[in-house]
Amino acid sequence: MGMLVNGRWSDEWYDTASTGGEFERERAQRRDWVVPQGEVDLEGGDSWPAQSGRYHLYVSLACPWAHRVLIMRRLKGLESHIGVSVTSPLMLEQGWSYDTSTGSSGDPINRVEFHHELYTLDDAHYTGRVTVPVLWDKERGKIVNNESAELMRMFNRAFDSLTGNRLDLYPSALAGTIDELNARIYDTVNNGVYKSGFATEQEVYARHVEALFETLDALDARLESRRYLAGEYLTEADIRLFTTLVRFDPVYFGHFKCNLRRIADYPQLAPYLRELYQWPGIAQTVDFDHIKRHYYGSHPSINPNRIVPLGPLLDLDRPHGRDHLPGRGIYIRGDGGGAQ
Ligand SMILES: N[C@@H](CCC(=O)N[C@@H](CS)C(=O)NCC(=O)O)C(=O)O
Repeated sequence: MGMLVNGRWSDEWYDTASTGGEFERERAQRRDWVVPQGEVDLEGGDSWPAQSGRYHLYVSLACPWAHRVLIMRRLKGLESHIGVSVTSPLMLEQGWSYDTSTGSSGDPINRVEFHHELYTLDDAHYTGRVTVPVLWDKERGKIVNNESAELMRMFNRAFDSLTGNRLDLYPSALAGTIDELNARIYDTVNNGVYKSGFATEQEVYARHVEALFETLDALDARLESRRYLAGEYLTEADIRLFTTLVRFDPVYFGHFKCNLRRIADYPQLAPYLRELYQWPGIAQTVDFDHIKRHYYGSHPSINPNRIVPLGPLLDLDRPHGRDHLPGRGIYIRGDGGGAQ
């Protein structure tokens, strides 16, 4: 685990000593957009046309941020238009790697051994963290964007005229609600588990765990009368919560000490998690082997012996029993009806 400094790899962990024991996530640095063909801004040079086969996604199957983009790629029918390279689950001294002997798919596009090489291909003097996911432009040999929240939005719309897929996980009528949900869930849940698990001061850890469970309790209450977070439609807010919930009991509860309650103990969150897991296409994006080997194997400061626990036993295929709540599937752009 490390970062690039002026294009050179430096093996260093997050410096929590300088931040009072806090883990602080760096802002993603590559923020160009892929847009529908006719909407390219020729002046700005920071938007690129949606084209089949032009872009390639670099992910870890363990990473919740990359996972949410993979789910969008699946739901939006983009698998034959955007290829994927999967890292090894182990993030060691050189960071993410494409070591096929430990579970990576390898990288057929740039043939890099380490993920940081993509960043120096993009900019030989790159300084910053080297993260997944990355969307790569094969035509220009450049990173388009390495912020999963934005990649989700691009995939939701930019390629629709190529795929004919009109599913809309960010319908404009629900945008305000979704943005509000995302803001709280990002801070206290998605990033909250990391802020808890990587804290190096007791008080910092306790503060983040309390905020995390306050939000989980509130979401559980919200889901008692609502099928999905924003109501009757499944939206990106659900996908963003899902990738943390599905890792919670097997990883965050123990490894990150987020252990006031398990997701399995929540009357609403537990069946809600099962419903999302059983959503057509979603279970196929979940890889518990990569998830567990990554976390337990890549953070020697919290699990020095790298032992991967065998449990807990999960039963995400059990019926979810949420059909009594009104649900309309995913919104279809243009005619306002449910899809699945
Ligand atoms: N803002 C980024 C964060 C991505 C991120 O932090 N990914 C983690 C893996 S779960 C990573 O690659 N970390 C490496 C590091 O921080 O050095 C996004 O959401 O796309």
